[in-house]
Amino acid sequence: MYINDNNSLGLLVSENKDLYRAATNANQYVEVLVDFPGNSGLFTYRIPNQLEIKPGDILSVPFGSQQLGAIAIRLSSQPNVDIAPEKIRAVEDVVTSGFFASAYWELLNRVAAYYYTPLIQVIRVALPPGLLGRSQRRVRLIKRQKNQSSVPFLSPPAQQILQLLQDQGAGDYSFAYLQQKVKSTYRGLRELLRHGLVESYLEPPRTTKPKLQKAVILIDTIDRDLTTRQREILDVLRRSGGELWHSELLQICSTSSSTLKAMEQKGYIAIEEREILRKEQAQVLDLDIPKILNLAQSNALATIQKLEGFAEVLLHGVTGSGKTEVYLQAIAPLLAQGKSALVLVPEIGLTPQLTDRFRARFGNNKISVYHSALSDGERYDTWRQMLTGDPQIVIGTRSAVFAPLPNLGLIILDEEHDSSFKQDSPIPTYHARTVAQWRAELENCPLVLGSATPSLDSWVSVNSQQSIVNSQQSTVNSQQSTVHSQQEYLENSPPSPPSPSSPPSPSSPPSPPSPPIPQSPVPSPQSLYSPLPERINSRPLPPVEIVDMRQELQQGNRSIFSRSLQEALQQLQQTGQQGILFIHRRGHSTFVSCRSCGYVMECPHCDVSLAYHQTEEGAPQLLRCHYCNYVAVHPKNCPECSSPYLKFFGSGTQRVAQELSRQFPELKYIRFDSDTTRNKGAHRTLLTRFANGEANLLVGTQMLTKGLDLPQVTLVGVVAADGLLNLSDYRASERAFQTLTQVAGRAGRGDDPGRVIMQTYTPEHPVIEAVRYHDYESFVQAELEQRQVLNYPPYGRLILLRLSSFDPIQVQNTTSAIATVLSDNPGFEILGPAPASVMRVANRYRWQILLKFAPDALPHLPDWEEIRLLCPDGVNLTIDVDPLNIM
Ligand SMILES: Nc1ncnc2c1ncn2[C@@H]1O[C@H](COP(=O)(O)OP(=O)(O)OP(=O)(O)O)[C@@H](O)[C@H]1O
Ligand SMILES: [Zn+2]
Ligand SMILES: [Zn+2]
Repeated sequence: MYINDNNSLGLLVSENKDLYRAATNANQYVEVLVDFPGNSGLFTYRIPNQLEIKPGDILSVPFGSQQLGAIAIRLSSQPNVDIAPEKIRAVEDVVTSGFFASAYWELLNRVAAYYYTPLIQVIRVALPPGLLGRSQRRVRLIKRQKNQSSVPFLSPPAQQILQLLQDQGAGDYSFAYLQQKVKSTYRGLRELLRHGLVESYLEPPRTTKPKLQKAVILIDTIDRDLTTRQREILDVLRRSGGELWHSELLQICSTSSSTLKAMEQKGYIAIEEREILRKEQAQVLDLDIPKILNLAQSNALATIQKLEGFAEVLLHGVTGSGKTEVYLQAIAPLLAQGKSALVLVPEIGLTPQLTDRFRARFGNNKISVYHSALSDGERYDTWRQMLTGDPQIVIGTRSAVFAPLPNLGLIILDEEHDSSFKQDSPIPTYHARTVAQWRAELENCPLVLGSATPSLDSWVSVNSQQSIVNSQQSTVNSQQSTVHSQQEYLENSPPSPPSPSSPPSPSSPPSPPSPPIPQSPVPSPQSLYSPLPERINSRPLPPVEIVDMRQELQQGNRSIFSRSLQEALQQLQQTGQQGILFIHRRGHSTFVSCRSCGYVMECPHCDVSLAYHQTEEGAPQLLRCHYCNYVAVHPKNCPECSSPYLKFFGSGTQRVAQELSRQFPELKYIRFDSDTTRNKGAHRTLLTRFANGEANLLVGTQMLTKGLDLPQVTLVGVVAADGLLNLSDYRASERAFQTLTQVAGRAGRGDDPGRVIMQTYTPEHPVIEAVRYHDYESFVQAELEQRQVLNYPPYGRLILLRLSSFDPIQVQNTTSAIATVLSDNPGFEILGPAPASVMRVANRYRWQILLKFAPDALPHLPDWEEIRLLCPDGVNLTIDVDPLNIM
């Protein structure tokens, strides 16, 4: 995708003809995706003689009574529809040519095929919101040509258009307007385009208008008729590199707009509206210089830098081992080579700290942050900043895997084990790691997966290529792993997904393309293992003390804090040190029930209990549904028996916070959870306050576990590890191990040693044991054995069909019907149909079917379009490929 629009208003696309197979004359038809809500199918259009169309072009096509944006998918010599060729409508025009670079286009196609998602839905994830949908085609004068002396001979329509544009101040009209005013607009426009007098572009979505500012550009320095004053101004402009903001120049030269205007009229300067890109504003940080790497870090860096082209490196570094420093140093030389890097992180919560580190190293203007919490305008501008092709670093959450960076030199997935890289809904239900693997392959660049607790998938993926590497002795050996040649890889790599078939016509109802059988998600590239087995400065990992809460109770301690944790908290207060208190999940199990009759307050729309919420003492007591966000005021009396003993149970963040206030009134704490970090910038503010020592304790949920680097934290407390252990899902242990290890890893990262106190009712649980001894490998080995026996990922593959409907009977019947049809297909195991663990959410009843099969022996999967046909209107079917969240 190469867009050179540094100083233009919209998306102006330079043609890059080599990217696509040139259209041959035999191809008289094109199948297109139309950006129109609810239309995900392909439509066939005729290609008028004068147009040359290539896949990936953005077109404008007639659709009903409208003109819509569309994307050319593929060309054909035969109309793929059952209607008379003369009835097939013609493409109106090519709006932008070569919009998608071929590797990028292929990536989108692969995602669509693998996740059984219509291509247009994938395109919607990749493009900033509403780019196509609300875009409008416009035409404008090319400014520099304004004063051109030799105007070529033009036909009357071309002259008329030119005249209209020249008469209008900005020289810019919508195509629709020109069409109303001038006959044979197409012909005239094409002529003007050919002579380079005008350009055609897509107007940005209305909500995301570029922000403009006037700039002054030096055109001519040869003094013809300048006054002394004007001469001075010209000199200032020249010394500033020939360009300054209008306001700056006025200020520097203490001059007036009219002076500049006069100079513009004499042809010495041009005054233009320039776009200023809206980017997340960041404070200026002190520049940070590269640290001297320790041996393991140097080895890791060498491993990455030795790579040429596509390869995968698993950077397995214990918490606090300095992975980020390796990323920074791996990226630095790339920027110098004019390449860009993509850094994917799980959640916004940890981005401020990470982006600060990158900004401090590389400077603000090299870094863009891209995530869904940006405003549409910021998202749009950041996206365009990427398209400039300037070497840069994009840091973002999962959807940033589609960041349209040309010339990508490296992709990094930090905390690669984190399940927020997977999208559960809406479709495509992609995993950013899988997409990153494809992207690295297609762009031929390395992919670094970093984690202290690698996902079993990544672990198995590197180890399947080399004998299990023993992290104790492999610091140096790791680079000698099996190296597969690029050629060998290419021969083994899955064929690229063919373009979609089953084309509907503009008149017939479209059906989404039926993709081929998916290939195994993980290609087998050159996979390398690079361990960082020690913390920086050989600091020890913190000792983990396990407290058996059953014994606490037996010995008369009814507090949610064990005596050990109470002492430690007391100590914090005395020594002024800092700690983190981890609670599993916001408001988890803080249900409200009647102590007289046992009645439980439930959400009227979902089959879950309501959670108790009170933001501060004295604030209204609310009950909230965590599924649909239903809110009710806490009733005084039980709705069932009118008893006044309607109280909440459990240990959510609030409960813990209130208990802290009660037991340790002096202890200052900051709550860090999704209730307190809802506002933009809240993460940063709270963390800064904590880092500045405004509180002793940071109390929060999952958000705390990810990549926080606070050297002054010496204590980590886990209030109840059990909530994590007892989830009914095959990945529960893996997730629990990862979360607990990560949270423990926040302690003792600075000069003072750390300690971890983990409270649980099941101290004998193997996960607790593994966390206690920081023993990743034994845990993984035991866990993998179980997965293998049961044929769960990473050994088997899963596809989850999620069905939902307002009608409980209909969805259940549909699910059974689908299961029956599926059972005719040999080669996979069917689990279910079963109701989802929370059966009703926002009044929709949810059922599911899980398909399990061996990845090496791909079964003949059903034709999903036929399966979809089994769903009556009110039943929604989502196909979740490689689901992580099965409950
Ligand atoms: N070579 C080095 N010399 C000195 N300090 C270093 C070096 N490398 C990293 N550090 C510092 O060590 C600390 C921990 O590093 P970092 O946060 O990168 O670890 P990490 O492996 O990403 O940890 P986690 O996985 O727990 O988030 C940081 O404060 C970092 O600045
Ligand atoms: Zn009651
Ligand atoms: Zn609800």
